[in-house]
Amino acid sequence: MPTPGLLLEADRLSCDYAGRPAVRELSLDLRPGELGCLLGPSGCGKTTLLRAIAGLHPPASGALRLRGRDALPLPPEQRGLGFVFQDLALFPHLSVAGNVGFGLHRLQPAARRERVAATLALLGLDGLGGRYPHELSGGQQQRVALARSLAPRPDLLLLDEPFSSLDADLRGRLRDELRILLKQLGIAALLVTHDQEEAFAFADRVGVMQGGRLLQWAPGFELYHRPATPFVASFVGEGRLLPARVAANRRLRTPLGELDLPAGLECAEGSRVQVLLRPDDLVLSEHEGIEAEVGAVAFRGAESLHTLVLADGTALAALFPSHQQKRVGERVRVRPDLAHVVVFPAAADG
Ligand SMILES: Nc1ncnc2c1ncn2[C@@H]1O[C@H](COP(=O)(O)OP(=O)(O)OP(=O)(O)O)[C@@H](O)[C@H]1O
Repeated sequence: MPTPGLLLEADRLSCDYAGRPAVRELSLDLRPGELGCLLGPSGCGKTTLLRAIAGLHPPASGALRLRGRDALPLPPEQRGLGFVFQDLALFPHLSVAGNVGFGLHRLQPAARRERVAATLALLGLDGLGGRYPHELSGGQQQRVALARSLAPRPDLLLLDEPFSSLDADLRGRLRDELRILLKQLGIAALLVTHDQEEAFAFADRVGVMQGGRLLQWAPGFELYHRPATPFVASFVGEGRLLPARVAANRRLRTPLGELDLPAGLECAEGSRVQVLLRPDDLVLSEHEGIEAEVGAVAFRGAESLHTLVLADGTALAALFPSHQQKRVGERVRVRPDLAHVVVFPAAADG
């Protein structure tokens, strides 16, 4: 059943290639104007899902609704979506204005010219309408591809790694500009990326996929601080899963000392669990805490990432301000300082 107010709803959508599953019973939704991002290792099914939403890959089962209506019977051009794929696919024989105006055949010539000019201006391409794609830089070509997809003013834009060919600086700038532009125009988007920083900077909600499944669909903050599974915990941000045992009075015994079991979580006394420890969950502490030896240091500018080895051989990652950077071999004392403790059942093999 459609949920009122949603722009996009995938409901237990599955896709395969000749019987080999690529997307498995995946459900997600986007509200009008909302920016979403799909993150996951190579081959987890991100592109296949995007293609299924675009109408380029028929799902094997499940439902897909756009603006509350069944979208599966509709061909791509009737789904009212814009898309930008990695390879851009600009028409080389058309000028920039020709490329941007390509999807606007329903408009009268004057309205079309006006829309092309307005869209070029939105993307900072004024004055370039007469050039051809090969006369543009990579960043400008990327802007033309975005302009072409935005010119018909779709309410949903699908983006498959659109910035991957650009250098880091340009990529960041274009991503931030696009976010502002989409928010101004009230256009929703679903972006596929490998890059967590890009996902967090761009999206209101991020989905983490593994093996065709969507493990969590939530704001970046929640993915980082309340990961739903050990895979999400280790895939998003850096972190280690520490072995721990549930002791009396809802205490957790870990290699770093005792912590409180989070409220609301029921674990039998004596059971074995894993506790998520992020590099920013450890603080230096001169007089208390546990002793560790610095195994490695990676300078990162404002902070330095330290690998710390405890007496029992447990290796941890810890982020300290770089003016407090330690030397390899130095002994330090650290204590955990966790805003909320994330606990998973112990791994089956451990
Ligand atoms: N045209 C195809 N024919 C057969 N199998 C395919 C085809 N395209 C993708 N696959 C398989 O489907 C699965 C999902 O692929 P998909 O491209 O959707 O993943 P992805 O998460 O987008 O990967 P990447 O991040 O590397 O682009 C993979 O196992 C892939 O090998």
